[in-house]
Amino acid sequence: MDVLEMKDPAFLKELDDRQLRSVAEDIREFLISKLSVTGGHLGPNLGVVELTLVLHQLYESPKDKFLFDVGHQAYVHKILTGRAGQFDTLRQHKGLCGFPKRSESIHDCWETGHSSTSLSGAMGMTLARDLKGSDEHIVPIIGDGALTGGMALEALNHIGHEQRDMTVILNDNEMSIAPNVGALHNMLGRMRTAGKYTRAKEDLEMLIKKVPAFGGRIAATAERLKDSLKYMFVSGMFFEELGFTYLGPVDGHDINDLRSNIQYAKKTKGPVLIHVVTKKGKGYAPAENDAKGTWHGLGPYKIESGEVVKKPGPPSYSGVFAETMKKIARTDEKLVTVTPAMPNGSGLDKFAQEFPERMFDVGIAEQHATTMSAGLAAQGMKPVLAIYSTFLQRGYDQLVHDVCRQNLNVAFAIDRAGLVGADGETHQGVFDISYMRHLPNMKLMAPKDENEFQHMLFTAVQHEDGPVAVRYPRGSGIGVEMDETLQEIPIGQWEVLKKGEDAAILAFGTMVPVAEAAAELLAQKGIYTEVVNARSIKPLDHDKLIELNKKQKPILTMEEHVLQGGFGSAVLEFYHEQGIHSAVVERMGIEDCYIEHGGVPDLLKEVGLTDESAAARILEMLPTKKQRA
Ligand SMILES: Cc1ncc(C[n+]2csc(CCOP(=O)(O)OP(=O)(O)O)c2C)c(N)n1
Ligand SMILES: CC(=O)[C@@H](O)[C@H](O)COP(=O)(O)O
Ligand SMILES: [Mg+2]
Repeated sequence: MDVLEMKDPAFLKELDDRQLRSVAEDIREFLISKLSVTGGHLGPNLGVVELTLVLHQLYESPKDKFLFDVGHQAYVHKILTGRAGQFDTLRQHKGLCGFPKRSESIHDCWETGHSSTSLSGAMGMTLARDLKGSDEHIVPIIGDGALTGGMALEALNHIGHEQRDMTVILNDNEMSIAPNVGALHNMLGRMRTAGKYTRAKEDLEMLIKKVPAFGGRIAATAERLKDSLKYMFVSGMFFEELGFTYLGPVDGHDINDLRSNIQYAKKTKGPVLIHVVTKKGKGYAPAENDAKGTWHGLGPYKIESGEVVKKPGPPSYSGVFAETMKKIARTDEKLVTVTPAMPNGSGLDKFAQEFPERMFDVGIAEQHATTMSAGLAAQGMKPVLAIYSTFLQRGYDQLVHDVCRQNLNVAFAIDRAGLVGADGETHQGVFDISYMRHLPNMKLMAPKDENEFQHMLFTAVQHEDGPVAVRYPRGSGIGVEMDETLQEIPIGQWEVLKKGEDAAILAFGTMVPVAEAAAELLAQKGIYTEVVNARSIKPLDHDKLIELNKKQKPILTMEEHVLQGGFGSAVLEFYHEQGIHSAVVERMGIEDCYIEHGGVPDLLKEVGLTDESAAARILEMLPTKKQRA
């Protein structure tokens, strides 16, 4: 069937299993072909083709609500709901979003991107349904990785308590991005191999019904026998103990098995959890045999060979991070690294090749990762928490309460800081300056390039007076010579890259090359602009700010971050606190809005963080006579 014809999922109700299997094949072929050009989350989506088909066949979306946890596995759902024709624009500027998007379709009832939110959202929708007296089904679909997120466990606890009708689909493919980790993962492994519990429970219930209850004694014994059966068949009936009816393990690629269990769940009162076992990357050998997690989310690839198209160029920041950690660890046995489920993306998988005993992947558990790092520091270790800017938002209270307040020596390697591009709104790392710089004891820096980055990391690890955060972008450096020996950078001291009498640009991190290019444009007009690598946001370089003001230079700050509470705000606050009201300061950054998906250059242009716009801003700030010169 031509996937482009799939406008409304209702068509699935007319299909028999053979036809459904044929549709599944067509969808797999479409995904493999389209994503070989656009890139995207191929592995997760190939794993949920049959599951998504049967869900849409048995439920009535959009009346019934599907909440896809993380949402990176919602491409099949998008195909079935009329968006196959947009896949050439997947994750591109103004194109199809890689996650559920309410503005895209009435079938997208819940937006995700960050992990482990589906169960809480579903509980809210369930309470609303019951309070309104409506009768829609609420169906969160959560992966085994997302289940390790603390929020998911908070929600399970409440859902089990409320005992309201809800069907949770646990999509267990044994993988997070990398192989999944943790005791929950091990428990699911035991459940996967324990065989069918559902039928044994039904057979026993049938038997109990047949046996005449002599005063209820036999029935009570049989009831206890049924309960002990659970433990015999399935180790640690975690979900049943939480008040769920547990169904599974179900073969997530067997349409019949899926259908019979989902139909059973629809008839069952109270919360049901269907443990669906799938294979990530199903139907495409390179993705199916992907032990590392390469095919979780990737760029373009060659279909025949499975070769991922790599762009040559400077080392990635994550790569420099890994190499620097190894360099330090070789002479500092106190260095230990932590990642919340992002070993590949952070580069710590490479660190672990040399120091397996000093890399801890805690699963999707940013709060735990942050406070555990505090615990490590409290006992004299030097923890480096590698965490994406957007995901550290999950650990804000732990940052305040456990790290900063106790002034513990935790180094935060804040990766994907700034615009990340294809992952869009939920992943842009554009709030971390605002949520960190106001915390007492916090220090915050960003490098102008990959060489300064390695020195900054070294500085953060060497620092012995509280937490230090180094924020750096997704992707590659700018291609500079890398020093052999690591050296400390004076925290709070900026670096003048270019002198100029007419104005000054204070650039932070990735904005430094943009500021230098703007200064070049202005020089062509006879305007000479000082360019400062404002590499430390907290503390600011107070002497430099005082000096700039004495020279009465108009100052433009530039940051790949929201303006509210960002670097520019810090400069304004400084002058105000010093009683200096003569400073002419303008700020360039991201306005008060969320930035959607797209290529970073397109997004930078959209938010006006370019050399031309910086040059234009400086021109506007100059006294008129200078402008006319
Ligand atoms: C709070 C948060 N931390 C980390 C991530 C990065 N991340 C995206 S998908 C994923 C793994 C999800 O595993 P699972 O839920 O099992 O889904 P699968 O890809 O296996 O289908 C992770 C860690 C995220 N999206 N949100
Ligand atoms: C869906 C999700 O959150 C992750 O897969 C994320 O997309 C990884 O981001 P990077 O590709 O920047 O590592
Ligand atoms: Mg998984």
